Amino acid sequence: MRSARPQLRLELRKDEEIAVAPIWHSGTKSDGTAPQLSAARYFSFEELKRCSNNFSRDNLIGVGGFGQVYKGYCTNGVIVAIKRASKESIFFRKDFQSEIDVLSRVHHRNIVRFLGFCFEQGEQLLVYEYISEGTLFDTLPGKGGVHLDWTKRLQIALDSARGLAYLHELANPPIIHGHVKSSNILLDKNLNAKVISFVLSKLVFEKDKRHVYPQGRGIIAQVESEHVAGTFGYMAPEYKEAGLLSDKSDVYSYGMVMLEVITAKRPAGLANVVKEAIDENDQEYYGLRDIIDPTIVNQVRNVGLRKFVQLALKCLQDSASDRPSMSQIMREIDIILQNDETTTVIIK
Ligand SMILES: Nc1ncnc2c1ncn2[C@@H]1O[C@H](COP(=O)(O)OP(=O)(O)OP(=O)(O)O)[C@@H](O)[C@H]1O
Repeated sequence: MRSARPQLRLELRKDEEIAVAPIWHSGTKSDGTAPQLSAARYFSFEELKRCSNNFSRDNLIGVGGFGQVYKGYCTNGVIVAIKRASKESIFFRKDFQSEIDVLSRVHHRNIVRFLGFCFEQGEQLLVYEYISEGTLFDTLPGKGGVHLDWTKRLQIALDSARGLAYLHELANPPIIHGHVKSSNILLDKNLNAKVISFVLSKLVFEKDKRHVYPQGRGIIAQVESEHVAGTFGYMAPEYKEAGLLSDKSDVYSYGMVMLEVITAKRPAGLANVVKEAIDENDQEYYGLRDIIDPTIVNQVRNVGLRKFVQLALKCLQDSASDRPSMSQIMREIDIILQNDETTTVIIK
């Protein structure tokens, strides 16, 4: 049976903030608990149990802040990643329904596709397309035998920037990822990058958080101190210190990913190491010869390298307002990539 289509309601509030909220219809399931939303499918708990071999250890592919992630084989041959919320997690939500609503409206080729959900028997589960080649974090040091050359790294950086720019500037409502890091960027079989894990982190529309997104000034959310959580090395100073989360705090974390892309080093302390090593007079390596990942050191092109590092450091500025927007970053990386490809062709 086709599920009922949600009707969209457009509310214009006093502060000019626009929110589009679907009206949920009671489910077609016999227990009447499952809301239906056209873009996302409802999976029964039994079905997810079956396709993950009863959430077996063999199917476990990861553990995150939300809970455990299992690989699942659907009867129609589709392979999925099933995120099963742990009840102790702060991400186990009362407002699960409204978050699914947002998730099901996010469609971008650089964001992992959300396929559906389940909440039944006290469980909360989210189902995504399965991305086969693992995380950027694991791939950069060469784990799993995949070598990422410099051009591929630029493409991955561009893909991830596109995904994040979409969340910030095109998704409705705008979404702050809140947890940008190289382990939240997955690579598919063609090594295209897809961003994961923004869900249930810090969606700006959450009622219990103050939020404003004035025109032209980006989006910002205040997170209560007990909910400030992140990975060391990636957290913007204003988020770490004051719980202020914004599109620009995502930009900060992204800048750190850019430095990882070039060095294949872990983020803690990396920005200072790079800043101290920079040598403006070194036309070739910008002073970074010993810091660049040795597997790409012969591939990086001087101008591209310099511009890429400068862009990363702009993202990592202490003052959020001095950081570029994700779409500016996207454009700059695109130019670096195009110039890099032109140079490569000439050299060949
Ligand atoms: N769609 C997916 N396809 C393949 N593997 C996935 C998928 N989603 C998650 N994973 C794997 O599961 C791991 C944990 O994912 P998850 O998004 O829950 O955690 P996280 O990013 O570490 O944590 P957090 O929720 O704190 O951001 C990932 O690092 C990845 O290895």
